[in-house]
Amino acid sequence: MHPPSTGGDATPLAGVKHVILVMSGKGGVGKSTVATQLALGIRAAGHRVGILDIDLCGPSIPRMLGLEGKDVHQCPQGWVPVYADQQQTLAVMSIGFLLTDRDEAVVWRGPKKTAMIKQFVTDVAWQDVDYLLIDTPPGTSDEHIAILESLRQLRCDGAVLVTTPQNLAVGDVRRQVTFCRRTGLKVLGIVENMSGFVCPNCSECTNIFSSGGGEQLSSVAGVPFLGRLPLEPRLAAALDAGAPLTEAAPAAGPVADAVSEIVRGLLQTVR
Ligand SMILES: Nc1ncnc2c1ncn2[C@@H]1O[C@H](COP(=O)(O)OP(=O)(O)OP(=O)(O)O)[C@@H](O)[C@H]1O
Ligand code: SF4
Repeated sequence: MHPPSTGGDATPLAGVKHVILVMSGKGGVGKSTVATQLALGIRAAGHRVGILDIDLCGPSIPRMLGLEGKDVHQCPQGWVPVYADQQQTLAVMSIGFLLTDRDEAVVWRGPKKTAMIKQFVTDVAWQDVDYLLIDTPPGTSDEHIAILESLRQLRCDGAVLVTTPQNLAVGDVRRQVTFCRRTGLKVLGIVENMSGFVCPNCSECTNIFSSGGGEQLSSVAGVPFLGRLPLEPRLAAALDAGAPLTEAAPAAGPVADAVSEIVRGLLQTVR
């Protein structure tokens, strides 16, 4: 790993207006995909966006945005995030930029993870970020406690919870809602991912799992339902390959429609 920062001398998150956590009850439901799509959708709505990837054991944001192998630099205020575009409207910070060995963070114990996350909150020199999305690991772990403790004195608008339509995943989100209530974290809404499959030939969207679980949970739990993101094989291929932003953020089609609806609802809540 790169040498630790000497510590930023600015107020933590000074350049950030809004902070949104992206959480999921279990792994593999597409939390990082949703975080990426939310970031690209909010950017398309004309805002400057940051993504802080605190999934220390499985950082996937650099790969999804084609930024693998990029380096972060130091400035007097701390770490300079990596920009995904020339206009510098999408800034990214991830453990993936700091580790020389990708497996290193996997063996870290709780206190080392906590220290790293605190450093991420205090030492990144975000510049004019309207919305900072924090991609968290699945479940409720050391990383969640650490980020909430670090943000307590600062500001956090709340959390977006990601689920898939099956009952099992929805049950995990129910536990996430309880976690948010206990820790005083506002639930901004639920996103149901992989909700229907977009046919690569005709773009028809067909439900393959039972559907509506996320919506039912949101009404039972009294939290907003932000929308559904379909399973789109071209999106998976683009994100897995680290394709250019134009492919990671389709301009039209079922994914584009879903993302703009979800973002519209989210930005009405957080402004
Ligand atoms: N809506 C979608 N359309 C197509 N592929 C998707 C979609 N959502 C997720 N995927 C694919 O599923 C896989 C897992 O997604 P992702 O890494 O976002 O999940 P995660 O919940 O963040 O995982 P982890 O638990 O490892 O943090 C990836 O290969 C991703 O491309
Ligand atoms: S029309 Fe139906 S079967 Fe034909 S390509 Fe589209 S989804 Fe597949």
